[in-house]
Amino acid sequence: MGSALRKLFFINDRKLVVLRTLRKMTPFIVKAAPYSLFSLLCLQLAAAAMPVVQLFLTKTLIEHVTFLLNEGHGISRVYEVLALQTGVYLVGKSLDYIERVMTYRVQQKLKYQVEQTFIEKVTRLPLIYFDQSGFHDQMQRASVGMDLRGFHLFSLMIGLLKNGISLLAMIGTLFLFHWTLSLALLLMMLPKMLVNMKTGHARYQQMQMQTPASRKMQYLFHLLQSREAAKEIRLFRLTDYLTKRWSHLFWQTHDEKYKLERKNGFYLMLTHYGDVLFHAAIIAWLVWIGSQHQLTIGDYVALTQALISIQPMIHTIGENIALMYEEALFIDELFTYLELPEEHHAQQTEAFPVPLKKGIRVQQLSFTYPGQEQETIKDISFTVRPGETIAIVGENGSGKSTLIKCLLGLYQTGPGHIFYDDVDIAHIDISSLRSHVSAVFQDYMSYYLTVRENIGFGSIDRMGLDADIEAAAGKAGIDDMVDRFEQKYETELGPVFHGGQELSGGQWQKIAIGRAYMRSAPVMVLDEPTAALDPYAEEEIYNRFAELAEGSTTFMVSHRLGSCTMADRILLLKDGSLIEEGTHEELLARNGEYASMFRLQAKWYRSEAKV
Ligand SMILES: Nc1ncnc2c1ncn2[C@@H]1O[C@H](COP(=O)(O)OP(=O)(O)OP(=O)(O)O)[C@@H](O)[C@H]1O
Repeated sequence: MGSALRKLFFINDRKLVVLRTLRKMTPFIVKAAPYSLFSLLCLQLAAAAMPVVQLFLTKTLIEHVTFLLNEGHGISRVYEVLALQTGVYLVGKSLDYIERVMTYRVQQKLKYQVEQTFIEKVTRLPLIYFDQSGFHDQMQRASVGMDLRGFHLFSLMIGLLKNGISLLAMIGTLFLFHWTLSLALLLMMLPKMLVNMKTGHARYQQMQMQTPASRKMQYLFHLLQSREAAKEIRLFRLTDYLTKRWSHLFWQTHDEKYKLERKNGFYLMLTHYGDVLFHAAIIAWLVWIGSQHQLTIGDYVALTQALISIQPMIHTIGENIALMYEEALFIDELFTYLELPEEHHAQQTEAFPVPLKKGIRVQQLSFTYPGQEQETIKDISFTVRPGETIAIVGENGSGKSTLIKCLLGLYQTGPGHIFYDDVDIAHIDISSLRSHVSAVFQDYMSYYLTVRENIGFGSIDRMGLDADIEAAAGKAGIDDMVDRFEQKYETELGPVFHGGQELSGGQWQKIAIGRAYMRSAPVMVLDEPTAALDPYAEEEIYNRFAELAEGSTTFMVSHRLGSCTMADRILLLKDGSLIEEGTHEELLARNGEYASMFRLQAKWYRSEAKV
């Protein structure tokens, strides 16, 4: 629509939201259920003709009955019309049934289509998004718009079409009787529509404002039921405190909603008053012209029936237009989310260089988390030869895990560069990069699925290969444990689902190590890989470290500085800067920060030895 036309009709971008979302939603709906949707449309159009046909048959029936009562014959015509009316009624009910069943199926298909797109999208978004509250708010709003709103928008539109056709036919009939009647009925629609549109917009604005509070409320609700928090909640007796916080947010948001609905309800009630008064006025007018002998009894009954059936039609049309607007505002949030820029960039076209010949070069790398003023990684430079094992150490919060995520390409860095051989990580194709790195994260995942899946996720293509799964389990030292399970690698893990086998923290960590070893990646990252392991398991992992790290360039983050002795080189971070770099012996000889941290830890082992 041209801007002059828009100005003329006072249409701003916000008001075009219905058209915009309909345009974007159409491919989803067409893809989900093209034939069913077309059939639904035809059914609705057929149903639209029903009220006018019924009106005509009622009028005919009354006239035949009047004739029969006055003249004493013509009963067969009455029965014919009655039979026809019953037939039309039965057809109408059958169409209702078919429409309900088809609607249900189309809804399911569309829900699947939208949810599938939603989850596919989330996996293509950069990891950094998940560190921003604004993204979680957007995701929450998108999920509000996700449910069945897309379908509702379309069914509202079809409903509008259906009711619009019926209404036009009715108004045409009334127009034949008196034009003022049809004009008045059209005007009746306006207040309800405006009130409903205002309500829809107010609800949407409220949802936007309340998103952070609603998310916090949901978080607390989930926390109170979660298995992970159950121990501490009981031990520290947090139930009352957390329940109070949840309850405060619940009533804060629900009181606001209540106020809004009370106000909306009041204005809607005023429009209903208007309807009732208008209806009474028209009946009074019909009675008056009836008293002037300008109406037959058939006309009178048909007109009052038309009025009775037009009222809900007008009500529904006004409501549908307003609801379409409300639904569109919510769906718009879903599309804002679906249009978020993804991880893949046009310049990321190069393949990961395998095998690494020159190694990894980190050049003046810096990284700042969104919304933070201070850099977390500050101007770091170092090089790693292919096959080297590098230990990254430093105090809590010094930036070790952040650096690891930059090296894995999970965060886009800047300024500075990371080169794999001579290829800038920023130019490496994401899937090529992902398939050549492997990691055990500090906060590794415990999947409540089978052992096979837990390990096989490390290389999904080889999940079905028993030999590979068993080899990875062997490297992680869990093969004996799995052999003791009745269902071996098909054992479900985690007690949350029926028959699930719970593991200890260390056993879960070994499973995560097994997952990392499923792929023979040229770059391997172990972020606190043995934090939960007992001394025997830790010893076993480190004893076999050379074998496990063979062929890979390995980065290992550990607070147990004893384990750094097996690294080729050590990087010491402090407040995001690289302050020391060298072999264990070199750093001890330098007598700097690393040496003092190492001696501090060694002291505890010496005093134990004295006992
Ligand atoms: N998502 C985030 N958004 C903002 N700041 C973050 C985020 N994640 C980490 N930080 C901050 O970055 C700094 C470095 O965190 P990082 O996790 O890299 O430290 P670390 O050296 O691995 O610590 P630890 O030894 O405790 O595991 C910390 O000050 C932390 O608060």
